[in-house]
Amino acid sequence: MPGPVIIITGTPGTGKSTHAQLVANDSPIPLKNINISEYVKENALYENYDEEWQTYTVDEDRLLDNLEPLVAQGSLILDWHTCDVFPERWPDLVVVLTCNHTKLWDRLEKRGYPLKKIQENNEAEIMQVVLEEARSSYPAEIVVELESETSEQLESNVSRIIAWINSWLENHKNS
Ligand SMILES: Nc1ncnc2c1ncn2[C@@H]1O[C@H](COP(=O)(O)OP(=O)(O)O)[C@@H](O)[C@H]1O
Repeated sequence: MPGPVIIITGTPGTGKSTHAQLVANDSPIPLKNINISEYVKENALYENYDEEWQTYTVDEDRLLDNLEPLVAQGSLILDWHTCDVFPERWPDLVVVLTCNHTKLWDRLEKRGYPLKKIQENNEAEIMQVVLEEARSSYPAEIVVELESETSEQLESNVSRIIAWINSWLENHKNS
């Protein structure tokens, strides 16, 4: 039986990749962990590279076509800073990570982002852009907001997601 499809989303720097890796490591079943930014680069699923913003313009149609067979197989984590491009039928759980914007600023500065990119992400986090996106794209019962500011929160978030996976498997064991 295929396992669930989990989207982990949030503004860049909120901790998606860190969470996704730990969830994949601790999961009771093997989960394929796809960092969409890396996947886009590796498979050249972009239209161009924007020098000014230091970001790829993703070819969303090709991205979705590429992901569709993987999603059909299930047992998947999709890690990306946006989520509303993914069809409503895809995820079983959408985790939105959030972080205090001052802390986020420090994380993005350490990452060497250009100032305007830090500012843009900082404002997006304050305005809860990704959270709103998730809430308007998926049923409320599958969207969960988790704060990701401390290592204790990281640990408890991962435990919660693992508990959710166990419960999902229990509920789907005959399907
Ligand atoms: N809950 C947390 N507590 C402490 N540090 C964190 C937490 N979540 C992420 N970090 C740190 O913040 C940085 C960005 O995390 P990362 O997982 O790369 O974010 P994203 O994938 O969302 O861009 C990393 O240095 C990571 O170790």
